[in-house]
Amino acid sequence: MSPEAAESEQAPVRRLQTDIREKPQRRTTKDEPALRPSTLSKLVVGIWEQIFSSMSFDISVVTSEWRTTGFQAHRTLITDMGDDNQPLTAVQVPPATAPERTFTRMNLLCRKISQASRCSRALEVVVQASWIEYFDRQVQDIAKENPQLSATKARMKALAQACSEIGWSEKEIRNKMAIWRGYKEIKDHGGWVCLVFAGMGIYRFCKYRIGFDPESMAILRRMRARFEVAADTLHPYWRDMLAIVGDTSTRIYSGHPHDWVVSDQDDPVPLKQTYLEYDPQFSFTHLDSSIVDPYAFGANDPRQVAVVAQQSAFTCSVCGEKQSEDVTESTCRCFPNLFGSDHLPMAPVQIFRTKNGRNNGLMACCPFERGVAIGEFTGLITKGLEGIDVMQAEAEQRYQIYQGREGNYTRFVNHSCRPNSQFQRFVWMGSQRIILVSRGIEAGQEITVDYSDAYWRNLPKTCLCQESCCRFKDRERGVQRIETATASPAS
Ligand SMILES: C[S@@+](CC[C@H](N)C(=O)[O-])C[C@H]1O[C@@H](n2cnc3c(N)ncnc32)[C@H](O)[C@@H]1O
Repeated sequence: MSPEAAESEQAPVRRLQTDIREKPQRRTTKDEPALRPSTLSKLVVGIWEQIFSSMSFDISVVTSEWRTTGFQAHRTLITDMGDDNQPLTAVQVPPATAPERTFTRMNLLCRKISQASRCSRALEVVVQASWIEYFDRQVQDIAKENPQLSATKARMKALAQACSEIGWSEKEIRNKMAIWRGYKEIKDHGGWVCLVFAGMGIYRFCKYRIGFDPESMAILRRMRARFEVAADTLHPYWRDMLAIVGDTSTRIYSGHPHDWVVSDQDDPVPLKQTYLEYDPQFSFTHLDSSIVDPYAFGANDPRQVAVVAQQSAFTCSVCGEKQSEDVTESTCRCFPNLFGSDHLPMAPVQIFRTKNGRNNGLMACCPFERGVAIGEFTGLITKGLEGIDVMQAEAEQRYQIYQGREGNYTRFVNHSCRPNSQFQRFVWMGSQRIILVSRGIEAGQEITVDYSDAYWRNLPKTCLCQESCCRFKDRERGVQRIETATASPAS
């Protein structure tokens, strides 16, 4: 019997509860940031932001952009603006249509052009880092062929060749080389992934070289696999860009970004592998939204609440503004990254291996300002479960959200007696949702909530949050005894 099942036979239900306090109001955090507040931190956050953005890092976008550079006349514009599967092609401007349609076309054009220019920028940096390698090799070859030349002279000779072939002055090339050498160093430690997703931040980091030291390079070396997990799973074709410098590396990590558990010391491991020891049948399906258990509620969704609704529009009970699935209609800005125009394909978080026996946890890759939603607590909407972890909730009727077999990354949030986030109830268009809301989280910090006294009362374990204010580190004897007997892992 798995420890989880053994636990369920003995233990009463452990309920996660939403926080009754108000949504945390925004203010700056005083917590110690996990990454130093230097330019390296900015570079790293910039890389995460691009990896988790909705930008497409697909070489076909760039090649189509090159096709558009041959504009003939000012009346030439770009077609296929409304179709992501079509390459950009330069043709005559089509006749003007209705203003809304024109604005939509311009929005789509803007998106395509930004994607194309980010891909071009990524290619540029990749080529420039690679150029340094070729330059160094050329200097060596010249020195070998001309043993009478000093190292400086061999360098000067290679530089002169570059000036004449590229068509830039020596000063220009020297200035650029200093920055390009920085790109190469970053690539040598953090991998190509850093260059492809760094955006403009990498130029500033290499130009001003603040915090550009062995310690920073060691941080990048440790983060490389984490970047690659996210990049490979969210942008499966990003490595195609490397073909431009003859690199043929292929995708290493497939599946869902949260099918991988990352760590600073070890290679990423499949999520399933981290639970097999406790539950050989472990499986987890990643959900974008909750599923209502038909055996528990039939066709009814127990999250429905009586709200003021006019046709398809709802009034937010928090801000009093209009809620609508149409982002141009909706004026509720309570959680725009979940229910609005700021919606991202994936929250910038990763599942990581904790170092002190709590199995896995959830890590913030980017900062989450106080009051911002990290994600919705999704899972199976059901009732009547006993002895296992469930979120207890109540709208017009009581229900539970069970994340044992399906759900999202909120399932991996550990408890802390000094948490940096909390669960909050929120009604979106007449349906109650449980939202994980930040109290101010820095990039690189573990995301934690307070599971509540009621949860810990029934958990036969000692709290490992390591906070000085920890309420459950010295559990009474009975609890400690159960812990030894079941040796239960994370549920
Ligand atoms: C919802 S899960 C959180 C993710 C879990 N760590 C995992 O790897 O699946 C809750 C379980 O994590 C473990 N856990 C969470 N916070 C903890 C803490 N502060 N101290 C000890 N164990 C903790 C307990 O086993 C708990 O039952």
